[in-house]
Amino acid sequence: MATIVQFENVGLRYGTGTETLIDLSFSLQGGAFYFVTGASGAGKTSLLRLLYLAQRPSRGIIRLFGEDAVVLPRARLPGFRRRIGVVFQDFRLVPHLSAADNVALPLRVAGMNEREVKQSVREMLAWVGLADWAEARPETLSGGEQQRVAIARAVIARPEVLVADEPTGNVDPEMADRLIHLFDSLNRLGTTVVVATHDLHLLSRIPTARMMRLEEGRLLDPTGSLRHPPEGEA
Ligand SMILES: Nc1ncnc2c1ncn2[C@@H]1O[C@H](COP(=O)(O)OP(=O)(O)OP(=O)(O)O)[C@@H](O)[C@H]1O
Repeated sequence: MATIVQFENVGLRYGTGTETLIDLSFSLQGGAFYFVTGASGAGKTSLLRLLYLAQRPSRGIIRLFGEDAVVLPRARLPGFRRRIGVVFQDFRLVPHLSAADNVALPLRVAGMNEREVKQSVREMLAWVGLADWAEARPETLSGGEQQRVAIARAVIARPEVLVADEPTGNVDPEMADRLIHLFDSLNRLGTTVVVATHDLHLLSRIPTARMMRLEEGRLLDPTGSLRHPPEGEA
């Protein structure tokens, strides 16, 4: 597996307060599945925001897909962001667009022709089990359905990495299992998946996942495996 993300002594401070993230050094291997865990306030969301380039660190080095992401010129950010799909706890669908039009957004932004957009959206909605809900507005869908639309939107442009922040926080346990199954299927197709969660039950659903445990802004990595991937995987 290739290293696709590398953090070296990364720190993040909001305003003039103390550091929220402290000395993060780790690498993520392409094709692996990671869980980010830790108590509320430990810094999970902040870490993910650095990963999907919504936030720049206060110090340290972040390399993404082999390039220095901290000094990346603004003009190149959209190109990088397209390689990373993001899913949020609160779905963040566009309320006045149908499920199909929400899922189509990344392809339309990328300028794909309408015939291909429609075909891809149809396949994607079928994959998440919502083939019959293409024309539904988000407000008419349950939380689990909205999250499946959001997942379809996040992955329709085939990102290399999928980042999900508490994706099961607003759905019932049965739906949480279904969602994690979708992430697992994507991962098996080669997408690197990073899921932040409080839900310890989810962790057992992906036995091969690697754990990134945050405690008060520091990453616990007692075996060093996040810094130095197991032999043969570097
Ligand atoms: N934009 C911000 N400005 C100032 N402080 C912030 C900001 N975002 C987060 N923080 C602070 O940083 C710390 C870590 O927050 P973060 O949301 O990253 O943790 P978390 O582990 O995701 O928590 P939760 O599980 O409750 O979502 C908290 O003390 C929070 O108040």
